[in-house]
Amino acid sequence: MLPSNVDKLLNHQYVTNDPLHQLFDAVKAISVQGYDEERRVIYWNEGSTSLYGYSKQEASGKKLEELIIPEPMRDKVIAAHHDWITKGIAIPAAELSLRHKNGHAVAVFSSHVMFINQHNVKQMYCIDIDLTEVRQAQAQAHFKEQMLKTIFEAIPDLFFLMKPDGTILDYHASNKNTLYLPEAEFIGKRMMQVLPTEVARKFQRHIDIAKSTQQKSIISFEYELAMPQGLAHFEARINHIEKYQQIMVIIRDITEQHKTAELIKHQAYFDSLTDLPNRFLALDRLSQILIKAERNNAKAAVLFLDLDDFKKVNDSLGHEVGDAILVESARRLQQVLRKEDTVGRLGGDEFIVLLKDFNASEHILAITENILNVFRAPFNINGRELVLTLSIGVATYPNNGNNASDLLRNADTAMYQAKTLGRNTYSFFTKAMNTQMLRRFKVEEQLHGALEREEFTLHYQPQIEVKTGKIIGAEALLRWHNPALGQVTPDEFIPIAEHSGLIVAIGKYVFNQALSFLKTWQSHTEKPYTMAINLSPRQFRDTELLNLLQDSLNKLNIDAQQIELEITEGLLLGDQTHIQQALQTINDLGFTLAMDDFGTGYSSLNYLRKYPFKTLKIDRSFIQGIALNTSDYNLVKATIAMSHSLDLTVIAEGVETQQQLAILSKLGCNTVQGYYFSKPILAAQLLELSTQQSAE
Ligand SMILES: Nc1nc2c(ncn2[C@@H]2O[C@H](COP(=O)(O)O[C@H]3[C@@H](O)[C@H](n4cnc5c(=O)[nH]c(N)nc54)O[C@@H]3COP(=O)(O)O)[C@@H](O)[C@H]2O)c(=O)[nH]1
Repeated sequence: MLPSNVDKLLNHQYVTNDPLHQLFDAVKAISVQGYDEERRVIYWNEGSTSLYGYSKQEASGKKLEELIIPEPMRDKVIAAHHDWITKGIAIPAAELSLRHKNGHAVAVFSSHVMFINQHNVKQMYCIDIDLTEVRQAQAQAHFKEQMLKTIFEAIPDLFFLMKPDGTILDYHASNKNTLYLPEAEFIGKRMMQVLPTEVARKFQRHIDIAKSTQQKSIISFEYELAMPQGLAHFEARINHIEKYQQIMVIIRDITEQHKTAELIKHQAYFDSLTDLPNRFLALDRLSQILIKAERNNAKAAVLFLDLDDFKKVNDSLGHEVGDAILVESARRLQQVLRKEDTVGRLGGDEFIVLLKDFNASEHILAITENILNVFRAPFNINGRELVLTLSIGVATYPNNGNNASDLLRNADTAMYQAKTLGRNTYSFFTKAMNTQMLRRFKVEEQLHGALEREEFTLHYQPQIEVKTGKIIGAEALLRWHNPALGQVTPDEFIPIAEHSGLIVAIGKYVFNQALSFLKTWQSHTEKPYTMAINLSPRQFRDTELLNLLQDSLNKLNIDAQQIELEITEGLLLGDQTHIQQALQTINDLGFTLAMDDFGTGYSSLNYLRKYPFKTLKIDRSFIQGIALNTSDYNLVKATIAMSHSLDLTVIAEGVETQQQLAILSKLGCNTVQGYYFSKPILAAQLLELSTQQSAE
């Protein structure tokens, strides 16, 4: 049942707009409310119920301000309505925040009309459109705008909005310094007007592709621009915003990535120490040169360069000095060559030079001579003057090979030949060298596993005391018989074993064998014989060497003084600390240190003074000459006198004649060894020989 006053109001004499009400009743999405002069509800359609929550019955007769006007607005609304009724001042349409039955705010766009009915009574109609969704959409749009703004500010990329013809409409740049031009100069302009022609063309080409492509994929490309801070590299990504016929271009500064990529590429192709092309690039260039040479019927040459004694310098003076020498060598090589020639570093102390378009071998000769010449000047490293020469091997196209690897191998072979010719020289590849190189490969191949196959034996050469003519010791000398190669001399296989590192294991074998024979020899004869053993420089790089020496002593109970360790001067070059320490430890353990081959190297008295040597061994090349020429005689005489003044025992090797022995005896030489007494012999033979001698 409706309350009687409501019923009365709904049938009120004011309600005369029936046709209009029928229309409003049909419109459910819009709220239409009618009010009398006292602002009491006289009409309330379904749209009002759904917008404000009051049913028609609940609303009818209630005052506008009691229903949907929030408290703070009430007086204003009442006053405005009053003004309209009394003074005819219309209430303008406005966006308002009104109130739902539940109390929550309702956003509406409210329009108002005033009717005067046939009874001359004023009726106000309010037509309210729900703005909730509009507000939500606005809030959403605002949020998205803020989000985009934040993203644009956070991303260093540039965003350009363009027309398909390349006219720049808008942009976003978090850092305006990244812009090629100030904003005023490009907005509204076409790219052709603001960018360098080449770059603008590139843009337009890719925009056209983006427009024409069926797929929605992003088109990207790279370009570069001269910026005030230098050449910059960019990546542009183009996206076609089809619906709006616009193009979005996102530009990223990739200068740093570009630099990194360039650096990585450089590191892959260039040597990090000297900045020369590395092996990979140099061989690639050689292949290119050969392709062209074949096409043009031209010649080419490969020069294989290796610094003489670099390993010694590196090991003795340290890697910093070695590096400085390599850098300076690279500089000198570049300085002496033409721009069109390539110089590269193959690794270690090996360099390569590629020559093209030359007419005659004289041209190569001139270049090799220039290279050797430029190395004559001493290297000044950390205030120290060092003379370093090099050996050069030459192989030419087409005579010595028609591909990069053959030419490189043959130039390497020729370089080895230059080394054997005495270093600091060059050598052109010949077929005979090839044979030598093949032999070297074969020897190295067979050396691997020779120990395990028990192909080595030790021979011992007796050492004789000059004063008594009696055997006082022996030198252990290695012999190698290989089934494929036959007898191979130590002069041939020791350097190869050194080079390949196999000498470490072989040296251990020699040491163990020699010591165990010495033990047998001493116990059979009950004589304090000594044993001389050769130690090569590579063995000193083996951290196990000192342990090996110590363990052998402990195991065999031999007096260390009876073991003479022979080293050559090369080991001492440069006063390397770890060599110094090793020699000192060897001395502290009680071993006798002997300087071998004295006279053939630097013959430095300083080394004799500085290191704990007890014996000096004069090289056999001088002994051969003592009876023949005064210079050898004088040298041997001076060496013996000097050694004695330093308290060193002198041993002369390679004594082959009675005359040589007599001279050495006269000069006061302490010990001799040589074919005059005995060739190196097997252990059993030495045992027999010494037993015989003791019996005499
Ligand atoms: N690191 C090691 N080096 C070794 C070892 N065994 C040998 N070698 C070194 O090889 C080089 C050549 O040695 P080899 O062919 O054995 O020659 C030695 C003697 O046979 C030879 N000799 C001795 N007396 C005479 C002679 O009267 N005439 C003559 N023409 N030759 C003679 O001299 C070599 C002695 O060499 P060394 O005293 O060491 O200088 C040689 O350099 C050996 O050191 C090894 O186990 N480890």
